Amino acid sequence: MKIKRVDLIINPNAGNGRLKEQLQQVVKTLESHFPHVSVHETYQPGDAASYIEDLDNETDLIIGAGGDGTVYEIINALAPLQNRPAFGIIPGGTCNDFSRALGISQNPLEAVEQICNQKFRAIDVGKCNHQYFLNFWGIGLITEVSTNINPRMKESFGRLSYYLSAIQSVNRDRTFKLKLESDECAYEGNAAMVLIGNGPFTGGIRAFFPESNIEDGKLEVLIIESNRLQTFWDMIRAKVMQDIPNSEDILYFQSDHISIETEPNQTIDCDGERDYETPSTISILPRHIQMAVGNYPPLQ
Ligand SMILES: Nc1ncnc2c1ncn2[C@@H]1O[C@H](COP(=O)(O)OP(=O)(O)OP(=O)(O)O)[C@@H](O)[C@H]1O
Repeated sequence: MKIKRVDLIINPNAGNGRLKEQLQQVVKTLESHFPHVSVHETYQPGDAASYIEDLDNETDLIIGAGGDGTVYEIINALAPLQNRPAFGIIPGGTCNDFSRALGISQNPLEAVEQICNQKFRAIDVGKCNHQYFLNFWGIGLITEVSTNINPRMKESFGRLSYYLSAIQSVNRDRTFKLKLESDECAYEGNAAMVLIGNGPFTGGIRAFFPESNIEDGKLEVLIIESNRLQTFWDMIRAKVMQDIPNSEDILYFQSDHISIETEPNQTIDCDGERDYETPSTISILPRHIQMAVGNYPPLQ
């Protein structure tokens, strides 16, 4: 792949403005490797998608500098395109989950150097109805976790705030009726959470799908039937022992096509964004986009 034109889309507010301080150095590094570099700052949600539309396929590489919200907006603008430019991430938010999956450094200046090395891999992209995701799709407990985090909590505790919020949310009896169908598994009954993963990181750590492979054309599916604290300890123990959770409340399998109905309809959390509700059909687009990788695959 010959990269001539690079477009950097930066959310200057991501990570409380930390990224903006490094912008000059980032651009300098890019300009020393690529002949044409343009910078687009976002001012509000939706700007990243508009910039990509305006580029009209006239670019070879889009670099998204920001948090998981910026990455989500960019993948949703790129994935439907016929001729997709490559995509690189400079992490600038709290968790930066997919950049971790790509082995990209959490230091923006190191990340830009890695992108300049031009090591690309064709990466799977998840699709749910008309939405795309790189990292995960979830309903139930996971949406409560992200709803309960307020900006002050995030500022004080960073990544840990996700897990503090999770602990607050378990043991509340909030299950729903779930009908899930796939070639590999069918399930009808109560559930507290369904999590469908592409990337191995959630909330900055390898929490639910530690072994997930982003090039295998498969999604990892996890159904948790009850909100019991014991179930979550079982999961954590399984992670430590590096095996599949062995609990009567947990169902785990891989699939490339899953359909989900719930009663009542559930808010969907897609890579941290909560814009839609079930029912949903979720699938994987194998090796759909070229992405810049660093130390890939990332170490355990
Ligand atoms: N200049 C801006 N001001 C306010 N919001 C913006 C701006 N640019 C983009 N946004 C929107 O802000 C949302 C959050 O941004 P992003 O995830 O990049 O940063 P963050 O919130 O610091 O990261 P994290 O969620 O990982 O903590 C995104 O949906 C994005 O579209």
